Amino acid sequence: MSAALDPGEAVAARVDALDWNGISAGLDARGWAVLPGLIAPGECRRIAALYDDGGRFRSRVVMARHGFGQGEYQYLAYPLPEPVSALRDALYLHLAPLADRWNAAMGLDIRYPARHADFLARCHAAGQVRPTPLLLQYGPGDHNCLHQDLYGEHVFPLQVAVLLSRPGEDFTGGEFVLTEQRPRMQSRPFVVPLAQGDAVAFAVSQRPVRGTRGFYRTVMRHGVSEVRDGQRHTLGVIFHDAR
Ligand SMILES: O=C(O)CCC(=O)C(=O)O
Ligand SMILES: [Fe+2]
Repeated sequence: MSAALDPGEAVAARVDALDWNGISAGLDARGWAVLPGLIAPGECRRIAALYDDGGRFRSRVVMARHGFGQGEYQYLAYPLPEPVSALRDALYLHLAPLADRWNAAMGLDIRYPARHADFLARCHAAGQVRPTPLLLQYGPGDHNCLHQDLYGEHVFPLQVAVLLSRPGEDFTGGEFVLTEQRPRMQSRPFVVPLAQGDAVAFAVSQRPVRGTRGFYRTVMRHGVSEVRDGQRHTLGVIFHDAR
């Protein structure tokens, strides 16, 4: 067995110490923001090593079989590893007010409870009971096609991905990318600069953009460009559960 994972409190403290005003401003401006140094290097290695611990997961997806790209991922099973569970709860606490604000700006009625457990109860009551946090593993030639992580009627509009490997050392290529489709305009691409342990928070499927006459909605998708060499691991944190 690998070394013990960090306790949840340590992870939650790192989340709480982030500059949430700056992160919210970034999310409002472009639909994504980097959360720098969210996970320490040793913890990144320990979380990535969970990939080979089959007992932690509820299912494995080989992306090429579904036309999702090339590479694979596994959905964690409940109970989630402590740092992942703590990360999900702590991130949600800071993102829920933003999610409410975004929904109000987009003219959507749905609002989010302050605590993640209460939002999960809403998902579970609607039959969305399967956990969505996942670990992804990419080797040379692997990539993740542009997509949206929607798993049922209940959607939390933001999600987070943590880069567990070292760009330039563990792997090359493999950039986290986003596209934003604006009404009657061409799509805008983003490449998100991430170091090991950095996370990116981003819009799951749509976000409000301030126009000259109030807000309009744009459609966002995310993916990963081809990994040229080495191995790349990420942890995906999605706040709604799946049907
Ligand atoms: O591997 C990545 O960086 C992207 C992972 C992803 O698609 C997700 O976390 O939803
Ligand atoms: Fe995704």
